Amino acid sequence: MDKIIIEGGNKLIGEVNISGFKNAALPIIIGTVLSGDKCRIENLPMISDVSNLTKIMGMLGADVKLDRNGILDIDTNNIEKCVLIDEITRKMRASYYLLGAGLSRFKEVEVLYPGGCDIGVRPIDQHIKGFEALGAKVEIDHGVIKCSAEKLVGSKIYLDVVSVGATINIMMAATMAEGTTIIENAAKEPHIVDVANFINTMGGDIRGAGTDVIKINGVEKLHGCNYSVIPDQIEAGTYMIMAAGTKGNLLIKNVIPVHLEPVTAKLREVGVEVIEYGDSIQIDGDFDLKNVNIKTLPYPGFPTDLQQPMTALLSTVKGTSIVTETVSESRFKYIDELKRMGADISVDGSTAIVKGVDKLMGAEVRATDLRAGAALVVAGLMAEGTTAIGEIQHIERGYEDLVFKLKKIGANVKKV
Ligand SMILES: CC(=O)N[C@H]1[C@@H](OP(=O)(O)OP(=O)(O)OC[C@H]2O[C@@H](n3ccc(=O)[nH]c3=O)[C@H](O)[C@@H]2O)O[C@H](CO)[C@@H](O)[C@@H]1O
Ligand SMILES: C=C(OP(=O)(O)O)C(=O)O
Repeated sequence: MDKIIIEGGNKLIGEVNISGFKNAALPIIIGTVLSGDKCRIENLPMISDVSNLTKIMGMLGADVKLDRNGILDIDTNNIEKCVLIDEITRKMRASYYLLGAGLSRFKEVEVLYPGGCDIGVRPIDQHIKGFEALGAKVEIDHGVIKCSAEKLVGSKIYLDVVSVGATINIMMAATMAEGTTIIENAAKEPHIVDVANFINTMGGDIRGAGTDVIKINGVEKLHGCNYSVIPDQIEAGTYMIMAAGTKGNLLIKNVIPVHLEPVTAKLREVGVEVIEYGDSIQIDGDFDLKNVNIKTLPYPGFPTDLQQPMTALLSTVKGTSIVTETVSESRFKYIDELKRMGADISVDGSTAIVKGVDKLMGAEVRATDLRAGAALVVAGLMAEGTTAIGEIQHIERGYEDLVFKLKKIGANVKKV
């Protein structure tokens, strides 16, 4: 089994380039189904979720060519139906977007219940509520989700919880429905806007993405397009935290600073210097850091996907920090791994009480999920001695060339 080995203690210094955003790239790749035409998608991250999804698109019948620079040429004209009962769809969460896209184009879709990070129950009741409101029939049978409709008709849908996945899936399903669909209490994450912009570039008519009310006017047909995915604010935030944790000085390039504001604000509160430029951010972490409290919230709140790396950083900050997780049901499993490295953290329900220790010590640990892996990398970079992180397939779902990028900025790290 592959491992990442880190000799801690080196400051991260230099420049790092941020890749395209996994959580925008995946629905956009699936969204090409809507066009039934040729699309070129650029700035895709070279991560296992993208390579697996390209395989899935090929299995459905699309012509796909993904080059090493993150450019995908895809023609979905040859897809005849959106039915795929194969374990490969369980390697990621985002395969559930086949439901919205398949329903919209073929009025019929069958896929397995999705996989993704083990961070709680992760229900899809809001996706189903949306599909049903548009006129679809939805059945779940032995882990297979089947949706079908005679026709889809626009409707008003109020989401009971703010859900990124349900917002995007309903947007996709409504794109070619008859009439207008309104999603209320929609998620506002930057990738919602990116997916809406992509669908509009294909001829869709979606308004209000980025606010909590999204209006989708159904169109008859979409066409192919060229589109470039936004940068990954979670990857960028992870490097910001790593630079802070190693007291480094890092220029993080190819980012949209406004997407990072919740992270920038929190790091400034911790005592890190953050300078925002047009499309890059400079981090100087060579200061005494202060304890802070964190509460995860839907965008523009502090992102749940950075709760784990941020908690790793706080584990060596003097004083007590309180971390409250309100988005994911169960996202503290990695804390037992941090404790193996000497962290003093106790968990009470959705709250972690982090008492800063003087230093972490390298240890043998395992990534329990994607961002748990990122948290352990942060911890390993800060720790004294050697950290060996196992189960790195989780990390490879979401971080392009992590070891290569880290080496270039001074980390003593290798994959074995
Ligand atoms: C591929 C992708 O984009 N993954 C992201 C997406 O996951 P995902 O789309 O699964 O997350 P959601 O935004 O849907 O989930 C937010 C909360 O709503 C709940 N919920 C969700 C749907 C539903 O039908 N019913 C329900 O109760 C979930 O259990 C969770 O507590 O957003 C999460 C929250 O920002 C991120 O952590 C993930 O990185
Ligand atoms: C939870 C995450 O991913 P996914 O939803 O793809 O499992 C994540 O990116 O942190």
